Amino acid sequence: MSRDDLRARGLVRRYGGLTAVEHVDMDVPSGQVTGLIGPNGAGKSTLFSLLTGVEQPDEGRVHLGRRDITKMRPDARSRRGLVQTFQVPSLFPSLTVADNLLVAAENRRRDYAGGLLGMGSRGRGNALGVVEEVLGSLGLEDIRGTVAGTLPTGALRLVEFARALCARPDVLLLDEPASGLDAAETEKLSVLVRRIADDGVAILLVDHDVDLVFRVVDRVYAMVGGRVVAEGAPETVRDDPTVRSVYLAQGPLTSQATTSLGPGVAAAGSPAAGSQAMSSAGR
Ligand SMILES: Nc1ncnc2c1ncn2[C@@H]1O[C@H](COP(=O)(O)OP(=O)(O)OP(=O)(O)O)[C@@H](O)[C@H]1O
Repeated sequence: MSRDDLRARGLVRRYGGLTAVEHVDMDVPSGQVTGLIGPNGAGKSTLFSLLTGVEQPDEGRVHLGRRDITKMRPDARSRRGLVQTFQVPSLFPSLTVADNLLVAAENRRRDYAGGLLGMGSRGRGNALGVVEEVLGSLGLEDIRGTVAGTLPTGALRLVEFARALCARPDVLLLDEPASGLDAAETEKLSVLVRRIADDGVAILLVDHDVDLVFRVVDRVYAMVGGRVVAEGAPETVRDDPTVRSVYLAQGPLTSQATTSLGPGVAAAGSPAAGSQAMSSAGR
Protein backbone atom coordinates (compact mmCIF):
# COMPACT_ATOMS: atom_id res chain seq x y z
CA MET A 1 0.00 0.00 0.00
CA SER A 2 1.30 3.45 -0.89
CA ARG A 3 1.64 6.25 1.68
CA ASP A 4 -1.32 8.04 0.14
CA ASP A 5 -3.83 5.27 -0.62
CA LEU A 6 -7.28 5.49 0.93
CA ARG A 7 -8.67 2.21 2.25
CA ALA A 8 -11.99 1.36 3.87
CA ARG A 9 -12.75 -1.97 5.52
CA GLY A 10 -16.05 -3.32 6.80
CA LEU A 11 -17.85 0.04 6.86
CA VAL A 12 -21.37 -0.03 8.26
CA ARG A 13 -23.70 2.95 8.76
CA ARG A 14 -27.21 2.53 10.12
CA TYR A 15 -29.98 5.09 10.38
CA GLY A 16 -32.44 3.56 12.83
CA GLY A 17 -33.63 0.34 11.22
CA LEU A 18 -32.12 1.18 7.82
CA THR A 19 -28.61 0.08 6.94
CA ALA A 20 -27.42 2.68 4.42
CA VAL A 21 -23.90 1.19 4.08
CA GLU A 22 -23.47 -2.51 4.77
CA HIS A 23 -19.98 -3.97 5.23
CA VAL A 24 -18.31 -2.06 2.42
CA ASP A 25 -14.63 -2.52 1.57
CA MET A 26 -13.08 0.00 -0.82
CA ASP A 27 -9.59 0.86 -2.08
CA VAL A 28 -8.77 4.23 -3.65
CA PRO A 29 -5.14 3.88 -4.78
CA SER A 30 -2.87 6.76 -5.72
CA GLY A 31 -2.40 7.40 -9.43
CA GLN A 32 -5.81 5.92 -10.25
CA VAL A 33 -9.36 7.11 -10.70
CA THR A 34 -11.78 4.93 -8.75
CA GLY A 35 -15.48 5.24 -9.57
CA LEU A 36 -18.58 4.73 -7.45
CA ILE A 37 -21.96 4.27 -9.10
CA GLY A 38 -25.37 3.18 -7.94
CA PRO A 39 -29.01 4.14 -8.26
CA ASN A 40 -30.86 6.58 -6.06
CA GLY A 41 -30.57 5.61 -2.38
CA ALA A 42 -27.81 3.03 -2.97
CA GLY A 43 -25.66 4.51 -0.19
CA LYS A 44 -23.09 6.46 -2.26
CA SER A 45 -23.44 9.74 -0.37
CA THR A 46 -23.36 7.98 2.98
CA LEU A 47 -20.21 6.08 2.04
CA PHE A 48 -18.68 9.33 0.74
CA SER A 49 -19.44 10.99 4.10
CA LEU A 50 -17.82 8.10 5.98
CA LEU A 51 -14.66 8.59 3.90
CA THR A 52 -14.56 12.38 4.41
CA GLY A 53 -15.35 12.11 8.13
CA VAL A 54 -18.63 13.98 7.96
CA GLU A 55 -20.31 10.79 9.24
CA GLN A 56 -18.93 8.20 11.65
CA PRO A 57 -19.33 4.49 10.85
CA ASP A 58 -21.09 2.15 13.26
CA GLU A 59 -18.52 -0.47 12.29
CA GLY A 60 -15.35 -0.61 10.20
CA ARG A 61 -12.19 1.41 9.69
CA VAL A 62 -10.83 4.01 7.26
CA HIS A 63 -7.07 4.24 6.62
CA LEU A 64 -5.08 6.94 4.81
CA GLY A 65 -1.81 5.23 4.05
CA ARG A 66 -0.84 3.50 7.30
CA ARG A 67 -2.75 5.95 9.48
CA ASP A 68 -6.15 5.00 10.90
CA ILE A 69 -8.29 8.10 10.31
CA THR A 70 -11.65 6.58 11.31
CA LYS A 71 -12.15 9.00 14.23
CA MET A 72 -10.52 11.99 12.55
CA ARG A 73 -12.63 15.08 11.82
CA PRO A 74 -13.05 16.27 8.21
CA ASP A 75 -10.76 19.31 8.64
CA ALA A 76 -7.98 17.15 10.11
CA ARG A 77 -8.35 14.68 7.21
CA SER A 78 -8.15 17.60 4.81
CA ARG A 79 -4.90 18.84 6.38
CA ARG A 80 -3.50 15.35 5.85
CA GLY A 81 -4.27 15.46 2.16
CA LEU A 82 -7.79 14.00 1.92
CA VAL A 83 -9.62 16.76 0.04
CA GLN A 84 -13.18 16.78 -1.28
CA THR A 85 -15.31 18.76 -3.67
CA PHE A 86 -18.94 19.42 -2.84
CA GLN A 87 -22.16 18.88 -4.80
CA VAL A 88 -22.90 22.53 -4.11
CA PRO A 89 -19.61 24.39 -4.65
CA SER A 90 -18.16 25.52 -1.31
CA LEU A 91 -16.82 28.88 -2.50
CA PHE A 92 -17.01 32.28 -0.81
CA PRO A 93 -19.55 33.98 -3.10
CA SER A 94 -18.32 37.53 -2.47
CA LEU A 95 -14.64 36.78 -3.14
CA THR A 96 -13.03 36.67 -6.56
CA VAL A 97 -12.03 33.36 -8.09
CA ALA A 98 -8.34 34.07 -7.39
CA ASP A 99 -9.01 34.99 -3.75
CA ASN A 100 -11.10 31.84 -3.24
CA LEU A 101 -8.20 29.78 -4.50
CA LEU A 102 -5.75 31.73 -2.36
CA VAL A 103 -7.74 30.91 0.77
CA ALA A 104 -7.57 27.22 -0.14
CA ALA A 105 -3.85 27.40 -0.92
CA GLU A 106 -3.08 29.15 2.37
CA ASN A 107 -5.11 26.59 4.32
CA ARG A 108 -3.01 23.73 3.03
CA ARG A 109 -1.83 21.29 5.59
CA ARG A 110 1.21 22.57 7.42
CA ASP A 111 3.17 19.32 7.41
CA TYR A 112 3.02 19.07 3.63
CA ALA A 113 3.35 22.80 3.08
CA GLY A 114 6.85 22.99 4.49
CA GLY A 115 7.94 20.16 2.24
CA LEU A 116 7.26 19.76 -1.41
CA LEU A 117 6.42 23.33 -2.34
CA GLY A 118 8.23 25.23 0.40
CA MET A 119 5.05 26.85 1.68
CA GLY A 120 6.32 26.82 5.24
CA SER A 121 9.30 29.00 4.50
CA ARG A 122 7.93 31.29 1.84
CA GLY A 123 4.31 31.51 2.92
CA ARG A 124 1.98 33.69 0.93
CA GLY A 125 4.33 34.04 -2.02
CA ASN A 126 4.16 30.34 -2.67
CA ALA A 127 0.42 30.19 -2.09
CA LEU A 128 0.14 32.74 -4.89
CA GLY A 129 2.35 30.51 -7.02
CA VAL A 130 0.07 27.55 -6.41
CA VAL A 131 -2.96 29.65 -7.37
CA GLU A 132 -1.27 30.80 -10.58
CA GLU A 133 -0.32 27.24 -11.47
CA VAL A 134 -3.84 25.92 -10.91
CA LEU A 135 -5.49 28.85 -12.73
CA GLY A 136 -3.20 28.21 -15.69
CA SER A 137 -3.59 24.44 -15.81
CA LEU A 138 -7.40 24.65 -15.70
CA GLY A 139 -7.57 27.56 -18.17
CA LEU A 140 -9.29 29.84 -15.66
CA GLU A 141 -7.08 32.93 -16.09
CA ASP A 142 -9.86 34.89 -17.81
CA ILE A 143 -12.14 34.69 -14.78
CA ARG A 144 -9.52 35.14 -12.06
CA GLY A 145 -10.96 38.56 -11.08
CA THR A 146 -14.63 37.54 -11.35
CA VAL A 147 -16.65 37.44 -8.12
CA ALA A 148 -17.46 33.75 -7.56
CA GLY A 149 -21.14 34.36 -6.76
CA THR A 150 -21.74 35.73 -10.26
CA LEU A 151 -20.39 32.69 -12.15
CA PRO A 152 -22.59 30.28 -14.13
CA THR A 153 -22.79 26.64 -12.98
CA GLY A 154 -20.18 25.24 -15.35
CA ALA A 155 -17.53 27.78 -14.36
CA LEU A 156 -18.45 27.43 -10.67
CA ARG A 157 -17.84 23.69 -10.80
CA LEU A 158 -14.44 24.16 -12.42
CA VAL A 159 -13.50 26.74 -9.77
CA GLU A 160 -14.64 24.31 -7.05
CA PHE A 161 -12.36 21.72 -8.64
CA ALA A 162 -9.54 24.31 -8.75
CA ARG A 163 -10.14 25.12 -5.06
CA ALA A 164 -9.64 21.46 -4.16
CA LEU A 165 -6.44 21.29 -6.24
CA CYS A 166 -5.04 24.35 -4.44
CA ALA A 167 -5.16 22.27 -1.25
CA ARG A 168 -2.63 19.97 -2.95
CA PRO A 169 -4.54 16.71 -2.33
CA ASP A 170 -3.05 13.24 -2.07
CA VAL A 171 -6.60 11.87 -2.21
CA LEU A 172 -9.33 13.79 -4.00
CA LEU A 173 -12.97 12.84 -3.41
CA LEU A 174 -15.25 14.21 -6.14
CA ASP A 175 -18.96 14.32 -5.31
CA GLU A 176 -21.08 14.73 -8.46
CA PRO A 177 -18.51 16.98 -10.17
CA ALA A 178 -20.33 16.87 -13.53
CA SER A 179 -23.73 17.81 -12.17
CA GLY A 180 -25.09 20.77 -14.15
CA LEU A 181 -22.26 20.67 -16.72
CA ASP A 182 -22.90 20.54 -20.47
CA ALA A 183 -21.20 17.95 -22.70
CA ALA A 184 -18.18 20.14 -23.51
CA GLU A 185 -17.64 21.07 -19.86
CA THR A 186 -17.98 17.41 -18.81
CA GLU A 187 -15.39 16.43 -21.39
CA LYS A 188 -13.00 19.11 -20.11
CA LEU A 189 -13.55 17.89 -16.55
CA SER A 190 -12.89 14.27 -17.49
CA VAL A 191 -9.58 15.18 -19.12
CA LEU A 192 -8.58 17.15 -16.02
CA VAL A 193 -9.53 14.31 -13.66
CA ARG A 194 -7.44 11.89 -15.68
CA ARG A 195 -4.47 14.27 -15.71
CA ILE A 196 -4.58 14.82 -11.94
CA ALA A 197 -4.61 11.05 -11.34
CA ASP A 198 -1.71 10.61 -13.75
CA ASP A 199 0.19 13.06 -11.53
CA GLY A 200 -0.15 10.52 -8.69
CA VAL A 201 -3.29 11.68 -6.88
CA ALA A 202 -5.80 9.05 -5.69
CA ILE A 203 -9.24 10.06 -6.98
CA LEU A 204 -12.70 8.81 -6.07
CA LEU A 205 -15.36 9.89 -8.55
CA VAL A 206 -19.01 9.62 -7.53
CA ASP A 207 -21.40 10.69 -10.26
CA HIS A 208 -24.81 9.88 -11.69
CA ASP A 209 -23.29 10.24 -15.17
CA VAL A 210 -22.41 6.57 -15.63
CA ASP A 211 -20.92 7.27 -19.03
CA LEU A 212 -18.47 9.75 -17.51
CA VAL A 213 -17.53 7.30 -14.76
CA PHE A 214 -16.94 4.38 -17.13
CA ARG A 215 -14.95 6.59 -19.50
CA VAL A 216 -12.58 8.01 -16.87
CA VAL A 217 -12.02 5.40 -14.16
CA ASP A 218 -9.50 2.58 -13.77
CA ARG A 219 -11.75 0.66 -11.39
CA VAL A 220 -15.37 1.04 -10.41
CA TYR A 221 -17.56 -0.02 -7.49
CA ALA A 222 -21.31 -0.47 -8.01
CA MET A 223 -23.54 -0.18 -4.95
CA VAL A 224 -27.15 -1.26 -4.58
CA GLY A 225 -29.07 -1.17 -1.30
CA GLY A 226 -26.01 -0.30 0.77
CA ARG A 227 -23.88 -3.15 -0.54
CA VAL A 228 -21.15 -3.33 -3.18
CA VAL A 229 -22.66 -5.66 -5.80
CA ALA A 230 -19.82 -5.45 -8.34
CA GLU A 231 -16.30 -4.07 -8.53
CA GLY A 232 -13.44 -4.16 -10.99
CA ALA A 233 -12.49 -2.84 -14.40
CA PRO A 234 -15.22 -0.69 -16.03
CA GLU A 235 -15.95 -3.29 -18.72
CA THR A 236 -16.35 -6.04 -16.10
CA VAL A 237 -18.74 -4.00 -13.96
CA ARG A 238 -20.69 -2.81 -17.02
CA ASP A 239 -21.35 -6.44 -17.97
CA ASP A 240 -22.25 -7.59 -14.47
CA PRO A 241 -25.81 -9.05 -14.47
CA THR A 242 -26.91 -7.18 -11.31
CA VAL A 243 -25.56 -3.87 -12.58
CA ARG A 244 -27.21 -4.44 -15.94
CA SER A 245 -30.55 -5.21 -14.36
CA VAL A 246 -30.40 -2.07 -12.18
CA TYR A 247 -29.64 0.15 -15.16
CA LEU A 248 -31.69 -1.74 -17.76
CA ALA A 249 -34.31 1.01 -17.99
CA GLN A 250 -31.58 3.44 -19.00
CA GLY A 251 -30.56 1.55 -22.15
CA PRO A 252 -27.22 -0.10 -22.95
CA LEU A 253 -24.30 0.66 -20.66
CA THR A 254 -21.77 1.39 -23.37
CA SER A 255 -18.98 3.89 -23.03
CA GLN A 256 -20.35 5.66 -26.12
CA ALA A 257 -23.96 5.94 -25.03
CA THR A 258 -25.08 8.82 -22.86
CA THR A 259 -26.24 6.96 -19.80
CA SER A 260 -26.79 9.67 -17.24
CA LEU A 261 -29.39 8.21 -14.97
CA GLY A 262 -32.81 9.60 -15.63
CA PRO A 263 -35.36 10.95 -13.19
CA GLY A 264 -36.69 7.49 -12.37
CA VAL A 265 -33.36 6.37 -11.01
CA ALA A 266 -31.36 9.41 -10.03
CA ALA A 267 -31.85 12.33 -7.71
CA ALA A 268 -29.91 15.54 -7.39
CA GLY A 269 -28.10 14.27 -4.31
CA SER A 270 -28.79 13.48 -0.71
CA PRO A 271 -29.99 16.11 1.71
CA ALA A 272 -27.06 15.30 3.97
CA ALA A 273 -24.46 16.07 1.31
CA GLY A 274 -26.29 19.18 0.17
CA SER A 275 -26.58 20.71 3.63
CA GLN A 276 -22.97 19.92 4.33
CA ALA A 277 -21.93 21.83 1.24
CA MET A 278 -24.21 24.73 2.07
CA SER A 279 -22.81 25.09 5.55
CA SER A 280 -19.32 24.90 4.15
CA ALA A 281 -20.18 27.71 1.72
CA GLY A 282 -21.09 29.90 4.61
CA ARG A 283 -17.80 29.58 6.47
N1 LIG B 1 -29.42 11.28 7.61
C1 LIG B 1 -30.16 10.25 7.25
N2 LIG B 1 -31.16 9.78 8.04
C2 LIG B 1 -31.89 8.71 7.69
N3 LIG B 1 -31.73 8.02 6.52
C3 LIG B 1 -30.77 8.45 5.68
C4 LIG B 1 -29.93 9.57 5.99
N4 LIG B 1 -29.06 9.75 4.95
C5 LIG B 1 -29.34 8.80 4.06
N5 LIG B 1 -30.37 8.02 4.48
C6 LIG B 1 -30.92 6.86 3.78
O1 LIG B 1 -29.84 5.98 3.49
C7 LIG B 1 -30.01 5.38 2.20
C8 LIG B 1 -28.80 5.71 1.36
O2 LIG B 1 -28.84 7.11 1.06
P1 LIG B 1 -27.68 7.84 0.26
O3 LIG B 1 -28.03 9.28 0.21
O4 LIG B 1 -26.37 7.48 0.86
O5 LIG B 1 -27.79 7.17 -1.17
P2 LIG B 1 -27.20 7.69 -2.55
O6 LIG B 1 -26.75 6.48 -3.30
O7 LIG B 1 -26.19 8.74 -2.30
O8 LIG B 1 -28.47 8.32 -3.25
P3 LIG B 1 -28.53 9.57 -4.26
O9 LIG B 1 -27.99 9.05 -5.55
O10 LIG B 1 -29.97 9.88 -4.29
O11 LIG B 1 -27.69 10.66 -3.67
C9 LIG B 1 -31.31 5.94 1.64
O12 LIG B 1 -32.34 5.01 1.91
C10 LIG B 1 -31.53 7.22 2.43
O13 LIG B 1 -32.89 7.54 2.54
